[in-house]
Amino acid sequence: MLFAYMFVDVMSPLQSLIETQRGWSPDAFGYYAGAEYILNVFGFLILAGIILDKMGVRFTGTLSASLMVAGACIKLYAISNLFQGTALELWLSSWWTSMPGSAKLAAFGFMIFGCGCEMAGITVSKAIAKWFEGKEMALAMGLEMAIARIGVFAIFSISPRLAEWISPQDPSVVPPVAFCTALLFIGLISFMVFTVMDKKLDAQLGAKALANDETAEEEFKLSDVANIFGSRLFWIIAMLCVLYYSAIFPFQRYAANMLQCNLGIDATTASDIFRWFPIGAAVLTPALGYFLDRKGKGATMLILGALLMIVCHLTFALVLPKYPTEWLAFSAIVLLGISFSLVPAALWPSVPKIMDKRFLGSAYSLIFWVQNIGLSLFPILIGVVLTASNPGVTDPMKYDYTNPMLLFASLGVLALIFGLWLKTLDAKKHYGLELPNISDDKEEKIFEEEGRTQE
Ligand SMILES: NCCCC[C@H](N)C(=O)NCC(=O)O
Repeated sequence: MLFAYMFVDVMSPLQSLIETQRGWSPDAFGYYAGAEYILNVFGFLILAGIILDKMGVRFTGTLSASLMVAGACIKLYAISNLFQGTALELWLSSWWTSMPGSAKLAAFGFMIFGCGCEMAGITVSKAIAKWFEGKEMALAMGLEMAIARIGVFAIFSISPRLAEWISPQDPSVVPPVAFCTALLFIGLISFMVFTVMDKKLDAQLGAKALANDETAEEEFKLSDVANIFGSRLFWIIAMLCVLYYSAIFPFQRYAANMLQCNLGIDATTASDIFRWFPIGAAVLTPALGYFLDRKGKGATMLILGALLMIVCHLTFALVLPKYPTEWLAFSAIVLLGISFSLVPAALWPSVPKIMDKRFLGSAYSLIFWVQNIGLSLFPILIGVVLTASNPGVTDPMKYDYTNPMLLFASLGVLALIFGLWLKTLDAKKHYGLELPNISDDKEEKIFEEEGRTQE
């Protein structure tokens, strides 16, 4: 997941460079960014859930990592000089001319990659559930997300520097994308090593018992989909998820350019400010997972996270253009990082509390599916709003980001409403969203199992 998240954002700090180098307008960049989720939205993610439940973690993980490598190679070719001037490039550039041929092929590669990435996401969640069953699952999920966030931090630091690495006078998007493609290949090999370990775990647990468990509890059935879609709680969680994440991941794509435009700084300085967003989340998410395991307050964390996000996006929309200082941008970025720890740390471990255990695998895959609809549409919408709000602006350093940022803030307001609704329902119906995952006697048991005594 570390390398996957690095690949997702490798181009984010290079928006102005790809615009100058390959002629991608903001909406072409938006279409390219949204492409990651298109095939998932058109049903691949549901299929991925079926494949995962039928074929298991090892097969699905290897397949998803291979898809990521294949998609990355296509994207690398699309943005490289090798592709320029080929018959395919000329043909792709000849229709829908506002989207250059390189952007179309890169978007296609990103679609394949996106299938692998989301499939890997549900596979990793299932693998964590398997490896940490009855233990500190929220902490384990928090650590997994923290590692992914470190990837985003790393790529925002490395990408602009790699772009200038070969030729500082003539930077190029190719070295950073090539670097991340190589990392994905290493990721595939790492997953193959994990499959050997996972086989050993199965042998220890008794493969037969495990297989029976999986079939009994997690097999994807069409009737489960109907049950999940009929659940009001599923929709509240899914809406909160799609609204919140649509104001985070698409924002991440435009953040560096937004900071450049507001502060008049170069891409490297903008990335150096923005990279504290994922690193803040990386530090705090496992800590909050630990807190949630022991103290609870999941619904409150969701509300607080949405509130912080609204404050930050409003700051970027209304305050930063008037007071363009790096410390203000930095403070808002750090605050957004705190928000991005609160919501994921509380959201994903809350799902098992409100969904029947039998539906859990399908529930995660369907929440990802709803989320992917937002993640595919919002980068496009933001690109369109940005272009429409800046008629005649051709310099990628001169965009006015007020309207896109207000749109992100309004998503936060809607997410907050769903968070409040969830907390109210929880107070009435006692789903246990505010309760800890590990009760005192469970905790004692873990300590006993580990051969320690609790004071
Ligand atoms: N491709 C990056 C987006 C990942 C979306 C994924 N479905 C997800 O929600 N992951 C959990 C997280 O908090 O990153």
